Amino acid sequence: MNNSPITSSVPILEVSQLHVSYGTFQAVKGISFSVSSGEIFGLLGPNGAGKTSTLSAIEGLIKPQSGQITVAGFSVLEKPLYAKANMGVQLQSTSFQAELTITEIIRLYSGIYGHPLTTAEVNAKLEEINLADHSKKKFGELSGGQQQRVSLVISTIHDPQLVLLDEPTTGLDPQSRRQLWDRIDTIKAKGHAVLLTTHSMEEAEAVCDRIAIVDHGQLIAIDTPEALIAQHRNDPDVISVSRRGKITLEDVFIGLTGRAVRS
Ligand SMILES: Nc1ncnc2c1ncn2[C@@H]1O[C@H](COP(=O)(O)OP(=O)(O)OP(=O)(O)O)[C@@H](O)[C@H]1O
Repeated sequence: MNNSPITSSVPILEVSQLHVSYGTFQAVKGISFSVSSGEIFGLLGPNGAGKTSTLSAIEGLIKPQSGQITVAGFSVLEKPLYAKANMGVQLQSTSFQAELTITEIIRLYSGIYGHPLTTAEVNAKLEEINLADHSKKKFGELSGGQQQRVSLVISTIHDPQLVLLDEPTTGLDPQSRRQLWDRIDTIKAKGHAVLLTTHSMEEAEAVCDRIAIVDHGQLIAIDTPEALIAQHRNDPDVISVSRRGKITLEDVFIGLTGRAVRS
């Protein structure tokens, strides 16, 4: 799925020397990377590495201590409305009103995003995510995976150039996960960019064109999954954690970040 070439190298997202602190605790310590048009970029890291903090700074939810972030050329700090108009964020299911039907929710958010949808367009969106039969169900009555599908469709209503997905497939069954990967590929095919976080190395290998591994708030590796495996396949730390003789991305990840479970 990640074999197609990156068609263009126009940077949609640029993060430069990002520092995020909570009080005196430094969660992100000078992270820099860019994501290009038509690229699916994965941010990987152990629990507490600083992935969500990085995403939150890009989304403008937290103010970085220092650093620059631009989305489609607009500074998130100086032109937040322009930057936000060019990004789609998959909201957590708890962000939605459980008592509204999914039709009402999609209609509501399409208005909020400034792209009001007609009834036919809302129905088409529900068809797309195989929930047309549930159009009158309340959001709170959907399963976790169904709620996640609604959330993704809402995040892309305004056809943003950058889509941010924080662990988008957690809790999804294999069918729903494949469907979400297909939807991510569709976003890529339009020349848009996707930044996602995941703890699934299988997902990173299957979906991402490039990945960055973050640990203790710092970026410790960045490349294509294939190149990372090739670069580290002979590292003793990587070989020592490999389980079946074949070096995987997970072996490289654990080799680079260590076996210790994070607090
Ligand atoms: N609001 C906050 N106040 C204080 N510390 C915070 C806050 N949010 C995050 N942190 C801390 O910052 C660090 C980075 O957290 P962050 O949520 O960015 O990690 P993550 O890589 O997304 O982890 P996970 O994989 O567990 O979701 C952690 O040590 C966390 O405890």
